[in-house]
Amino acid sequence: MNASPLPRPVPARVIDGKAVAAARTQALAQRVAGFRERTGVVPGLAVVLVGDDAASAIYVRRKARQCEAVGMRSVQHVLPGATTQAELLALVERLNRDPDVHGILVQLPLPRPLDEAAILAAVDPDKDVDGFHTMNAGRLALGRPALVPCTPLGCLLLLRELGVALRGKRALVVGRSVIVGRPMAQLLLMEDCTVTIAHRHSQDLAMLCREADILIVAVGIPGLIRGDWIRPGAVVIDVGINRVDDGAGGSRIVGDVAYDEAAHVAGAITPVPGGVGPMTIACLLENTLAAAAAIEGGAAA
Ligand SMILES: NC(=O)C1=CN([C@@H]2O[C@H](COP(=O)(O)OP(=O)(O)OC[C@H]3O[C@@H](n4cnc5c(N)ncnc54)[C@H](OP(=O)(O)O)[C@@H]3O)[C@@H](O)[C@H]2O)C=CC1
Ligand SMILES: Nc1nc(=O)c2c([nH]1)NC[C@@H]1CN(c3ccc(C(=O)N[C@@H](CCC(=O)O)C(=O)O)cc3)C=[N+]21
Repeated sequence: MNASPLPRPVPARVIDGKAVAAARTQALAQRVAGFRERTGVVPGLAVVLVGDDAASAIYVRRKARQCEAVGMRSVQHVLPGATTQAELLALVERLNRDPDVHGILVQLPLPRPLDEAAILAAVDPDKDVDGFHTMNAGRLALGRPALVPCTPLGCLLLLRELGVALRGKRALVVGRSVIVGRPMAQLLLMEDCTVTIAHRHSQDLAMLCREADILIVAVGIPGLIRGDWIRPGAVVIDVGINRVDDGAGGSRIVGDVAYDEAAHVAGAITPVPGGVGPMTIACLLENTLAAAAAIEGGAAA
């Protein structure tokens, strides 16, 4: 017998989000310099952090540092965990009126009992660099996007970077949050993908995954998506950020996809860390320049 050999699994292309983000950030610094020269305006981002969550504090500092590195101004407002709704609203309204502030980001989740939806609704839609305001979510849903949420935008830019044609492809978005899943689905629809959205109640998630040419996972469960759920050659974008025990008394960050399994089946895959996360921050900075340009009436390019 002379059985033909099974095709050897080809290792997936690893999508280096960190490198793509770094290149975009470098290009952005040039654009910011040009904008400052033309308008005399320094784009300003205000980041609001309520409470003392250590991970959020590190992340907010990272944003501020990168903001300054590209020549924009960044102001941080760190409020105590016991801040009231009225106090937080008053700060947002002050930032809405502040001509030096072009972008406002209220770090989520907010501690209880603060009303997240009411706070997000209070942000001036023109300064809403997270793209979470109803006005911006609505514009995106109508296919006329203005400020687009940073994480899904970062995922789309990574797909574009790969150079794969999106038109007509079957895309599955696992997760339907306002921050990631829903806007991600809207963006893929605008790219002419055939979009499916899965969530907690979806039946036979494995089968849905196996049909997807493009698989975007934003759930928050480490290793939820197994290697044999992935369509051979599919593009896998792992948004999940989960801190897990590293078995040596410490911890490490992993995504929602069982990476080692998936990397033998997928055509391309984002690592965690170093995939979507850095793109989120790069897009936040780009949104801030875009907001400043729209407010000041100058071109962002
Ligand atoms: N890399 C980055 O830049 C960012 C990473 N993240 C990370 O992405 C992940 C998701 O974040 P976020 O969208 O804010 O999370 P949310 O908790 O807001 O949403 C999670 C979604 O996953 C769905 N879900 C939960 N369990 C299952 C399941 N077993 N099967 C299918 N779907 C399920 C939920 O469904 P239902 O709606 O039915 O409850 C929900 O829609 C987290 O790990 C987060 O840390 C988030 C933002 C940015
Ligand atoms: N208003 C608001 N807007 C947000 O965009 C927002 C938010 N609130 N709350 C929290 C989530 C989470 N999020 C991340 C952004 C970057 C990384 C990131 O840079 N990750 C790196 C480092 C990971 C690590 O080592 O900690 C990486 O994946 O390589 C992660 C997570 C934005 N969020």
